[in-house]
Amino acid sequence: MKKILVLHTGGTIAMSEDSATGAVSVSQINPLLQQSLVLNTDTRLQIEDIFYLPSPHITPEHMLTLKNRILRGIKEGYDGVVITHGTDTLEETAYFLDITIGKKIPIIVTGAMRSSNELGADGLSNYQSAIRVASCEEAQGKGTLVVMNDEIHTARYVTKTHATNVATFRSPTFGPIGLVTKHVISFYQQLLNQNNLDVHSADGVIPIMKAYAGMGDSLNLLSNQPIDGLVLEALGAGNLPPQTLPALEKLLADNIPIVLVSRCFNGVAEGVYDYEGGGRQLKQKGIIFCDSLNSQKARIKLLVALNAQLSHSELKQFMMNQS
Ligand SMILES: NC(=O)C[C@H](N)C(=O)O
Repeated sequence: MKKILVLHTGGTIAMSEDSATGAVSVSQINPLLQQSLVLNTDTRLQIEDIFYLPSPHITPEHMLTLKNRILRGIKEGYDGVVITHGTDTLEETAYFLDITIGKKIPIIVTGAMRSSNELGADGLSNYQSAIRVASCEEAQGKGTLVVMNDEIHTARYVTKTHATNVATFRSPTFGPIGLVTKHVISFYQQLLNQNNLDVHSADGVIPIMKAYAGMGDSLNLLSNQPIDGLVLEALGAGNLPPQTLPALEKLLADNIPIVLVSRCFNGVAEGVYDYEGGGRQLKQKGIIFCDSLNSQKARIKLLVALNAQLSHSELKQFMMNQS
């Protein structure tokens, strides 16, 4: 028999729609607690309503609370964990759990794009699929996965790509690693090894700045507030307008880690171009290229690295490693 720890955190999956106004909001009681699932009788669920929040209200503090509950759950002997979560920041929570807990236990994160009483509500079926994946042998050793719309994605690569469509979660460049069908759970890709790093805090000011044509010296705005790190969503293969350089050089001189990803939906950033602001020169200046993460996940990774008190060279190594 599989013992699964279910942690509900809120989000649309736990909300309902007011049929008169169309407004979607949290209901008195989490609707997932009132609906019945079709499950293998060999699965026992321990269900906890750990938060009841829309996911834009989720912070790294909440992620830390989830992580600590899961680590306790491992000691309590659970075989897997299912987390229901709002979809807006689901990928950040999933990635945080992936890099802090690693592959100790399957952690399956799911949500819904339509609230519980809307036509075509997807919550219950996503929830059921997540429990099936958490209970299956093949999910062991794969870390945190996101199960939505019959697909299985890694926490590392998955991202929300559509504001409202139920097929919103995608893994650009790499694709899903598995499928949930009526009778089976199938995995089709082998995963990279990854480094994980447990932390006991998740503090720090780490803004994300997106590059755009004509951004000029707008990074100077950062000089008004002390920051602990910076994530840049650079252009193309990892380039920036030259007017951004003085602000970046000042931050580097102050030993503030600057991590760069591409703002492109597919592909990875690398130091190729040797012109002012080109990726090759940015890399030579000490900007850390973070391979194949999007900016919101690079930010979570940098937050974890800073809270683990890594030295500058360890931090660089950790950020550049494919985990
Ligand atoms: N579909 C959703 O769950 C979106 C909602 N705004 C949330 O993230 O809580």
